[in-house]
Amino acid sequence: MSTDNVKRVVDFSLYLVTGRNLLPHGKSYLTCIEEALRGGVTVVQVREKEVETAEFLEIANDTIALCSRYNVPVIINDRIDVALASGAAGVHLGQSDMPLAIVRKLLPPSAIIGVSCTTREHALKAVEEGADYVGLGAIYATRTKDVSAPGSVCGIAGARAMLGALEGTGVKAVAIGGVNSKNVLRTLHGCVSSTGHALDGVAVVSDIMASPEPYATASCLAQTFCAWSAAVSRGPAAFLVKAQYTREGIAAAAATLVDTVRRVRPLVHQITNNVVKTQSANVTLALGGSPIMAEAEAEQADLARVPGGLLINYGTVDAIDGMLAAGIHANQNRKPVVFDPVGVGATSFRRATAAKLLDAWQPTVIKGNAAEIGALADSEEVKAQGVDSLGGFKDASAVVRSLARTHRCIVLLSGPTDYLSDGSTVIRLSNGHAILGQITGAGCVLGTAIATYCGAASIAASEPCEGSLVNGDMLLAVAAGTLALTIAAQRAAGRKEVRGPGTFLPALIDELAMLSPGAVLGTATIDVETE
Ligand SMILES: Cc1ncc(COP(=O)(O)OP(=O)(O)O)c(N)n1
Ligand SMILES: Cc1nc(C(=O)O)sc1CCOP(=O)(O)O
Repeated sequence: MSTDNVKRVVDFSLYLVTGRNLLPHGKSYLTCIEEALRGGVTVVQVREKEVETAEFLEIANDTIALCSRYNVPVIINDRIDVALASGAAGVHLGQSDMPLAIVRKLLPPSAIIGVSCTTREHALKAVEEGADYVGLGAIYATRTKDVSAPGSVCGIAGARAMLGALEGTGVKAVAIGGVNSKNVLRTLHGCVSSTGHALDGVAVVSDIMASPEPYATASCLAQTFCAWSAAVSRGPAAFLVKAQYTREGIAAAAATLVDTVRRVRPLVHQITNNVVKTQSANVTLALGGSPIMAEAEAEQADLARVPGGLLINYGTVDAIDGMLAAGIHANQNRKPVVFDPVGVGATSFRRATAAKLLDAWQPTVIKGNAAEIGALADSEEVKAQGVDSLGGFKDASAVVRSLARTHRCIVLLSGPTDYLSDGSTVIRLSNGHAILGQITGAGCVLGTAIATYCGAASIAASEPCEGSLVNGDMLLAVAAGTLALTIAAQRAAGRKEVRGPGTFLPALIDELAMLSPGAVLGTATIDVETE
């Protein structure tokens, strides 16, 4: 181990933890590591669980000799003696390994010491004890290590909480456990604290060690990290397209999107409740999209490859496996995901299901009524009655802004005035008609309209951004979808043949089909609040 007093600055962006048992047949350990180094691995941890000390030391020495040619530091898992004897850059400690304070005394001042953390308390303790970096995990289920004990998987939400505790401390953080080239962008995007503190890297074992092409896998992970960092460096709310929103600009964009939807005809994949399926498909068609209501888990990968939008409305809370798979595949294909957590505050089962879905995939938009948004925001202010809300928020703008920051997505609070935010700007839309409250599924078809517009906006986006989970300005798309539905509702309610909710519904479908950019421009009631 280097006896310098100066600690080297480590790039944690792509952290390879070794696992020789995972190597594909015919691939040698050092060949795999070298290919991974050429692909962009920036730190290597030697993790050996089943070897005697002499063999561990030999593997460590070989790994260090190879990595030094790429100027990449090597960390030793658990074993302080092996770290000292091999001259490795540092050690990685688990919660039940030797206490950090003692390890610090045993190792030279230049040693890099990392600690595994699963809870916020672990993270705070690691900071207090002077860790250089932490491994946050397990983020997802993994076959590489037994994480079946309760509390071993922290999930995206747990990692976010830990990152909040690390902000301003200088302690670096990597996410570990089930992270791979398919979910890395979603992981990086999701693991950002509500104040904007993000991961410094990702740690992977099987994705690289078991790959027949470690170079290609490491390159993909490294490039995704780079693209994401570039997107993040554009601002604290990097999940959004930073723009100065004005009333006129929003109305003009919404008007343009009316025609865009009809031109690009997005596939609007909906996993929605039984009460509103036909209605939702008709709304999609009337707007100019192409609906598909498909909920079997086995078909989600194929459907996600078709550009468009995905709506997950868990109204009757079935088809959960389909919902899990649909969102994961949509994220992998960078398709917008609109989540409508119907009645989330009504039962603990609904709350747990929402948490499970939100850990598995990243929503682009969360939409809900006051009770649903309140339940997700852990607010007691608005009570639920089944799937309906009783009352509203004193400061609705603050609620949507804060929830958007927590979940790194657009949040829409629907009601007589609709509030939507990307965590920074809040847009208030005041179109619509009271009769919407007399038909079933008015909120559900609003989700459909939003998924249709988000799908179209992502297809039509002129400036693809590789580091972002979705292309296009989703705040504008949500505003446009909301305006399309509420303005059509206003026009339908004003028709002379409409005498009540029964005659309103077909008139609404007609008005959606006839909606013109001019009607949106002339009718939209928009207010914008910037911070
Ligand atoms: C970067 C990183 N994070 C977490 C771990 C897990 O370490 P530990 O808790 O000591 O468990 P084992 O790896 O020893 O099974 C890690 N190794 N690296
Ligand atoms: C070594 C390790 N530590 C974990 C933790 O949660 O602390 S999960 C894990 C294994 C990660 O392997 P893979 O990238 O193959 O999922």
